[in-house]
Order: sequence, then structure tokens, then C-alpha cells
Amino acid sequence: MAFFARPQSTAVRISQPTDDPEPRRDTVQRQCRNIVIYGHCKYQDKGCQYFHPPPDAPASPPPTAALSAHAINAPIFVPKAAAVTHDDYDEFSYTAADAAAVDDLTSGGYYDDSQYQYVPPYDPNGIDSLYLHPPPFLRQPLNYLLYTPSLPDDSSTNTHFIPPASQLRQHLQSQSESIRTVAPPGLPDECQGYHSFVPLEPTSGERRKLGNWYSTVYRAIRVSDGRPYALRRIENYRLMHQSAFSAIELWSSIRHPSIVPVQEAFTTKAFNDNSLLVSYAYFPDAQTLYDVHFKSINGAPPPPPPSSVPPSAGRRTRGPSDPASEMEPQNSVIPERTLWSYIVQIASAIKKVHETGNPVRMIDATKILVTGQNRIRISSCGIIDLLMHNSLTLQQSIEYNSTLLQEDLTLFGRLVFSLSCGTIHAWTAPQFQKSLDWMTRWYQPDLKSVALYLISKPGVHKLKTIDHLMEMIRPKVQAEMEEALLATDRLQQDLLSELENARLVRLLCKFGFINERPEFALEPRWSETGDRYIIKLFRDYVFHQVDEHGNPIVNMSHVLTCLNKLDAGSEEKVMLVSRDDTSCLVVSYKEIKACMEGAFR
Ligand SMILES: Nc1ncnc2c1ncn2[C@@H]1O[C@H](COP(=O)(O)OP(=O)(O)OP(=O)(O)O)[C@@H](O)[C@H]1O
Repeated sequence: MAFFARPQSTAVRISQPTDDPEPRRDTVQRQCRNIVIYGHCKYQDKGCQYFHPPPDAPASPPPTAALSAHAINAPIFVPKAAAVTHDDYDEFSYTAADAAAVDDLTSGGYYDDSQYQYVPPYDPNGIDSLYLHPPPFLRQPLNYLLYTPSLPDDSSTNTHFIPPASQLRQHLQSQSESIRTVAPPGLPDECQGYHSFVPLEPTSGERRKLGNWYSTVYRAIRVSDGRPYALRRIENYRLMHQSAFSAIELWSSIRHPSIVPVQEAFTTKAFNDNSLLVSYAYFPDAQTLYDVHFKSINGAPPPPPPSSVPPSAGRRTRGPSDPASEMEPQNSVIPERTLWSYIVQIASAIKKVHETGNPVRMIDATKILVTGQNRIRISSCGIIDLLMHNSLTLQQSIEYNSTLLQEDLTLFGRLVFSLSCGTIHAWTAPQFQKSLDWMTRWYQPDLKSVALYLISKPGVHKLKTIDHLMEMIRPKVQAEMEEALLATDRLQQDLLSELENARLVRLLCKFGFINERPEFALEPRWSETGDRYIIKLFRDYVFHQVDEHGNPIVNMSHVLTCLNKLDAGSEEKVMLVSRDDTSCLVVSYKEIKACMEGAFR
């Protein structure tokens, strides 16, 4: 058929305008489209602001005339759903007159049907039945892919592990920023496949030690996967036995949600000494338990609250009126729920490691990281095993290991005392009785029982075991599991609302790749004819609409609606007009999508 100008693209050419009755831009003097379409406007005296020719003036083209491309410049319609939900909707689209003119359209559809009551172009050489009986414009049912289904929204509630969505977003943004921190000068540009070293602790002032070794933690990016890692550097380390690395090999095979995964270890001279570097997974903005819960005691400003307080728990502060305030002045008490959560997470990590027959050796407030709301992970695993590697006989090593397993539980007990009492030395003899009183005052008795079990001295025939501990805390484990599942549900729901982001970005990237490539102007497969032309017109339709004064319309909901429909390949049709108004195409989103995929490929 003649008006299928490009059958292969299925775009419908409507007409070549033969006269120029209207200026390009919409103005209040523009002729009312109701006159053009219906021959009269029932809102003429009721506020319609467009020009209505006097009754004796020459009649406008009858409705059966070919629709001019200029008609596209008629008042821009905005999808109803978008307009009512978007703050920045185009005012012009909803002037009183238009509101009246398009009032009917709101009775159930998204678009002004009357705008689509077009008649196929007049084709003197090929009048056919379509001309005489134009097919009705059928509104396509919405594709379910177009919109995220609305689910009950609990994103504003504060769950145990996941803060309200607004806070979560802030955390994630801050983490993203931390990952991209620019490397300061003075550090190696590249070292064993890592670059962009950024120290994670102050490098001035007192030097930090791990055991007898000076140690610094850096964030660096690994070349092979582009991901950030936390590298702990041990200065002036001499590797005596290659077998020392077997500890790292073992730890790199242990995966547990409460253990910072170990990646690899190597020695290097890149720091102008013999350094040992152990690479761990990096958790942006992580703070140690010490930083979060104990630092204020040393006079440093307290870190931001760990966001660990469930709304009902409140935060209690030791004040001078508390009998226990003699222990430490003005230090916030960790809510019992948070404390149990820490205990369950650490116990579960210890169980995982003890099952391999190995000790953890890093149960310490300065080595346990808080990586999210109430989420903790034991860090720096394996490094002590590497540094203190010695060649023991099998029997010696079994006995040594057994001692270290008991030691893990004792360290754990000390940590529970420290966290419950808010002071790192709460378990030591001078403070022990006061600490017990304190725990009796603020927490349920089972917390004290657990702490006492953990720091008790093992009998010759009765060793402490992590399994026994797990049995003691079973009800708390169940509560923790429920919280973890709730967190998964919450995250999945949040993820759903972000689902369209990736799709839209991919579409925008494709637009960017395809449009405006003058260097390919002479390339027949590329030039702005055919499919590429449709894509260009669609780009204009989505992004470059202007109002009656020629000002750009910045209507995000229009853009998002169009892109969503394009992505879903909706059957809905859209009218595209060239910039010079010489041609006008009606194509479906589905067809535009096919054009775009083709051009992109
Ligand atoms: N895997 C990791 N991901 C993100 N940050 C980490 C990681 N490991 C350590 N850090 C951060 O590096 C910093 C230094 O860690 P380190 O273990 O030396 O703590 P520290 O408080 O300085 O302990 P110490 O007093 O023993 O030196 C801490 O702020 C910690 O949050």
C-alpha cells in the first residue's frame, strides 16, 4: 500500500503537508483542533483559549483531509497517569481549555482518543478500503512489564538488619563513595595486581601494631576483577617457610556471613621494605566494634550510633544516678537484642571454623567489623596463623589447636563482658564483680550465664565447646533467623522497586550509541534513514518536546513512561514528527524497539 512507505520497518507514512496554515510552535492563536477535527468546538465559549474562526470564515479542512504533520504540534498531551503523579507536569498540557478538550479522554484511557482519530492520508493513486473505513485506533492493554506491581510497602520501617529505605539509600551512597575514594600520593601505584591504595586508618600519629608487627590496612582495587579489597600490610616481615601460606589457603576456603572472606596473601617490596600483604573482602564504611562501642571512653567523639536500636528498645545511658555509673560515666548501653544478635553471629562463625578443627584467634573488639545495621564480621582471619607459623609435630599441633579452641571461647566471653558493660576491661579482676552487678541490672540472667560459661576455665575432663554454647543460645538463634528472613524479604521488596533502573539505563545507553553519529553519515547501513531515522524521531519525541513558547519540556514521567513502554515492546502506537514537519510516522513501541535492537546490533 502506498502509505506504507517503508514496509520493512512497518512505519506508516501519513502525509506530506501541502500548505502551511500554522506556525511551528503552539500559540494561543493557533486554531483549535476541535474545529479541525469536528468542525466545531463545544468549549468555544467555555474557556477554550485557541483560535475559533468566525462562522463565516472559510472552513477548516474537513476531518477527512489528510492530517497535517503540523497537527502533531497541537497542544502536547501528557499521559494522564503521568500527569497526575508528577510534580513537574507540563502546565501547558493542562490549561483550562485543554483540560476541557481532553476531559473525555480521562474517562478510562491514558490518552486523548480524539487525537488519534486520524484518517489515513489521502493517496490519489491508491485509495483503498482503509481510506473509506479507517480502522479504529485500539488502545492496547498495558504490558505487565511496564510498571512495577505495587506491593504492600514496608520500606519505611526499621527492621533489625535493614534500616528504613531512606537511610539505607544514604548508607549505600556513602559506601559507593568510599569505594571510589581517590588514592593519595606516596603509596605504590601498583603492587601484585592491586592499584589505588588508600589507607583505611590514620597514617600519622601513633603507629598501630598487630602483635609485634607494625600493620596498616589499605583499600585497593584488584586489576583482574576491578573490585575493591582490604589489604592488611605487615611491615618488615620475612617469610621463613613457604608452608606458612597454608593457613591462608585454608582460610580462603572458609565462607561464612560473619567472617570477612580471605582472598590471598603475598610478600612484596613495593612499599620499600619486605612487606606481607593479606587481601580480604572490602566492606566500605566498616567500623570495628571497638570504634562503635568503646571509642568514646577514650575521649574521642562517639561514632554515629550503630543504628542498632530497634525503635522499642530505646537507648539507655548510664548517668551519675546509676549505681554502676562508677564503672564508666555516660556510656550508652547496647540494647539486649543487639547484644544477642552479636553473640549469635560470632558463635555461628566460631562454629563454622571449629568444625574444620581450626581456631579463629581473632575474637577481639578491634578485629570484628560492623558492616551494616547489627551486622558484624570477624576480620583479619588467618594472619596470626601465618605470622606465628611454626613447625610442630602432629601431636603437638593437635594439643596446641585444642588449647586455641578453648582460648577462642574465653576471648568470646571477655568480649561479651566488655560489650555488656561498655568497657573493654570489664572481665578483669578489679572490675569483675561490678561487671556482674551491671549485667544483672540491665540484662536478662541468660546473658550473664552465657558470659560466665565462656570465660570459665575448662576442666581437665570437661572442655567448653561451641556446640554447648549453641545449645544455650538456641532461642536467640531462632529469633536471629527470623530477623534474617525478614531482612531478605525487605531487601527483595526494595530491589523490586529498583528493577526498572537497569533496564532504563541500558536503553539510554543504546540511544547514546546509536544517535548522532555524523562520522557514519555516508554509511548506508548506518545513515539516518530507515530504522535509524525512526529512532532519532523517537528520541526527539521522548526528550526534545517543547511547550508553546519553545521552552524545553522537562517531564520525567513522560520520559520514563515512554522508555518503559519501549523496553516492554508495547503494541501501543506513537506519532513521530520530523523536525522540519515534513513527515509524520505512526509506529508502535514494539516496532521502535525492533529498530533499536537492529541498529544496536
Ligand atoms: N575488610 C575490611 N573492609 C573494610 N574496612 C576494613 C576491613 N578490615 C579493616 N578495615 C578497617 O581498617 C581500619 C583499621 O583496621 P584495624 O584492624 O587495624 O583496626 P584498628 O582499630 O586500627 O585495630 P588496631 O588497634 O589493632 O590497629 C578499621 O577502621 C577497619 O574498619
